[in-house]
Amino acid sequence: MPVKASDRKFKRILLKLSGEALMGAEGFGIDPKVLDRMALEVGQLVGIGVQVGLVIGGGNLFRGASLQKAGLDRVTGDHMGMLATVMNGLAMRDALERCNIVSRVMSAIPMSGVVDHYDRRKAMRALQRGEVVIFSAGTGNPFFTTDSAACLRGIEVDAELVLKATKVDGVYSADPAIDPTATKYDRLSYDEVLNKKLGVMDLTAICLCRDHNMPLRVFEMEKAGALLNIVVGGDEGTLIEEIAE
Ligand SMILES: Nc1ncnc2c1ncn2[C@@H]1O[C@H](COP(=O)(O)OP(=O)(O)O)[C@@H](O)[C@H]1O
Ligand SMILES: O=c1ccn([C@@H]2O[C@H](COP(=O)(O)OP(=O)(O)O)[C@@H](O)[C@H]2O)c(=O)[nH]1
Repeated sequence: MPVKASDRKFKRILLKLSGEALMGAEGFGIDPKVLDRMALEVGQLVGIGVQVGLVIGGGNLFRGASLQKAGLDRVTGDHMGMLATVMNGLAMRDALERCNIVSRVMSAIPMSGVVDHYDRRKAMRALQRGEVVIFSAGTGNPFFTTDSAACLRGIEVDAELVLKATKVDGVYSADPAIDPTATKYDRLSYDEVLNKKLGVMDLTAICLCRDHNMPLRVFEMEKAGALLNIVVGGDEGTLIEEIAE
């Protein structure tokens, strides 16, 4: 049965897409097939009236920490990483527009003539109109990640849920890419993630969500239909939220 607007459990979400996932089977760059599939999935949400904010990583192009290992200055590397997220944002806007989904890119770093400068009130009004808002350039500051940017923007624009779409299907007791015996959690408190140092998301992002009581769901980006299932209340991946003692 087709999903209807009345099935919707969330009105406004912030979706974080990892940059690495955008490169698909390639070792670098952007795979247009992945972009198109994500655009279609986002379009399904828009179709049932969900307001969608997007944060896209830059790991498919540049990461400050890796550039530092290669000999670059860390802050310069982080600036390059943030610019990479703007490029991914432009590519995603293009894919959304090809699906007739109205969208705009905002950047935490002013880039006149290319994208809008981030303005919370303008972003909120665009979301209310049903436009997909792509928040790029992370937080605008070095030493942060786009996971933190996603949580920050999610809290700022009053999203009801932050969704992290990633390569794994949830949060595990250890990195499942390294430890095949790791077991998956369905639900975790912020403090459990912090105390057990579960590495799926950086701890700054988790702290921010904990301090502002923002629920977070980690799910598998490649699983078709997972995103739509989540916004109608489905139980995909792992939910991180406040759990009463
Ligand atoms: N406890 C854990 N549970 C799940 N994934 C974990 C855990 N610890 C580390 N990871 C790793 O975190 C990665 C997900 O983070 P993500 O930000 O999407 O990737 P990246 O940092 O490469 O952009 C997964 O690929 C997984 O291997
Ligand atoms: O607020 C931010 C967000 C990102 N970055 C830089 O941009 C890179 C790409 O972002 P991220 O690693 O979070 O991308 P993802 O892992 O999601 O692809 C990071 O490595 C950092 O170098 C930054 O300096 N500040």
